[in-house]
Amino acid sequence: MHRPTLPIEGLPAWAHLNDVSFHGVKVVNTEGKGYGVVSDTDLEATDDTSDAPALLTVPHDLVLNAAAVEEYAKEDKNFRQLLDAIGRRSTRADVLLFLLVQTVLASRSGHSAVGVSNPWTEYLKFLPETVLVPTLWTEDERLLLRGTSLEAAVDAKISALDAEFGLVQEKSSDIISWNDLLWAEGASVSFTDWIRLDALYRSRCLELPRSGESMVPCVDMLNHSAAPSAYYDETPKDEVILLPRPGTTGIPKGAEITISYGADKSAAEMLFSYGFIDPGSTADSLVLPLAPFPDDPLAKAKLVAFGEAPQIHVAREEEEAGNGLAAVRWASAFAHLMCVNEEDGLEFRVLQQTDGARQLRVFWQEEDVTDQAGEFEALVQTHPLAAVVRLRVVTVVQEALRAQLERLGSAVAVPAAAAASPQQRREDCVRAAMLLREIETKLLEAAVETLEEERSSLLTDRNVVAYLGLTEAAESGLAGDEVSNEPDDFS
Ligand SMILES: C[S@@+](CC[C@H](N)C(=O)[O-])C[C@H]1O[C@@H](n2cnc3c(N)ncnc32)[C@H](O)[C@@H]1O
Repeated sequence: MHRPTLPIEGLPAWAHLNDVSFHGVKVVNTEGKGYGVVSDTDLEATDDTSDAPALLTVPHDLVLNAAAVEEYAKEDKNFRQLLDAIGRRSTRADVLLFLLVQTVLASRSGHSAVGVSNPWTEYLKFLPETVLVPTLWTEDERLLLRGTSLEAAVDAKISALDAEFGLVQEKSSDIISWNDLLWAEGASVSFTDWIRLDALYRSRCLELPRSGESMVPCVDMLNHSAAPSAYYDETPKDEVILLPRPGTTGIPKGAEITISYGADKSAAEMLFSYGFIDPGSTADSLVLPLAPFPDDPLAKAKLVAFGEAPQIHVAREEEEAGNGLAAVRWASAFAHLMCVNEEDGLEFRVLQQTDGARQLRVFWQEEDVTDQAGEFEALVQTHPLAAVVRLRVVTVVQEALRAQLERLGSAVAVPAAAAASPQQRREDCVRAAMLLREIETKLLEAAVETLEEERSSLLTDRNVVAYLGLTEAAESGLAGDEVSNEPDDFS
């Protein structure tokens, strides 16, 4: 689908028409970051921003979120039909549907029997054509993510977008007027268009203190910085305003005004959502998927009872002032459930309820812990073999992180050697992927080391030594005189 664009020089006229006011700031093209907001005059330093004039004020009726889409549906009965058929699953899904319709309307101005134009129809024309988030990277560029925490996440996202697009296509095709507009008249909307809209939403939505997850025109022109000079807020009238940060030491004319997209986002999250990594302001953390043991007969029941995607979280703590040491923490609630079995006191029972429905219940040491399936780390604490279970968990997590490191290490050369046409990889994608690889390699190495320290310490624990001794004796008894020196298989 061709999305018409307008030069950014036209934005002040659109803003004037829609009661958006700029106060000493303007939107311009910035070096390497697309559009950005710069000061149009010397802005004075201020400690108290409560009486400072807002740099930007956006009326509430321009804020785009689930409530706004619902309002729009009241004015447009055709859109309401579409929203009834597909919408109301999440704010994101509703806004994406709205954006799809508005984009199609913008590309077919005046030729459609359905859809009502509104300020967003025109505003969308000011937005950049693409964002460098990995869902929009070429397959060749995505090879650069192999071994990073984004490898599985991006694949999963593309599959989810595919399913979502299929649903939109199927449900809207049943409505003749929408079938004509979206698919039949030149069959213009493609899967890539849907990925683009998702990327546009992800990279431009923000969390408003009162209105929640929303898109806000013009405020979405602000770039991110580790040392932001401004922040957004909502007034009692629900207008969205941009204010200088308290303590900002004046903003000279021409300087870029920035906000923070969130200080606790990891490099992978920044790349995934915004298409760039600012090493100065990313949390040193990552999240990896964790697969249950393939030969565990309880694996399926454990997954169902856990109820979430099993993961390992790794994060470097803030450096303690002065000592130069930043410890690495890890956590995996599923690994603790994964590492207990029937002989430890875990049991699954399928209970029939009074209405005939069957329900899976989890028992630990004869106690029903169905609601605590994610809390086995704590539940196991009082078990006589707590240290043994912990050793299994530490071993499992360490193995998973080692395997990831190996993939990360061996994959570095793969894309460069295997690429048929490396020159087609965009420089920004290569730079971001390499930075992510470097950040995640360092973090994984530190985590493996931390786990090794805990493992060594657990191997000297009295209960662990006794347990391993018994296991070894049992094994050597079964295997005749052979003595095993490999007490490390705790799976
Ligand atoms: C909310 S929009 C900001 C306006 C955007 N620059 C534009 O052209 O419309 C977010 C996008 O801006 C870009 N961006 C923001 N901050 C950046 C930064 N510090 N470095 C590089 N790109 C940045 C990224 O492409 C991001 O997805």
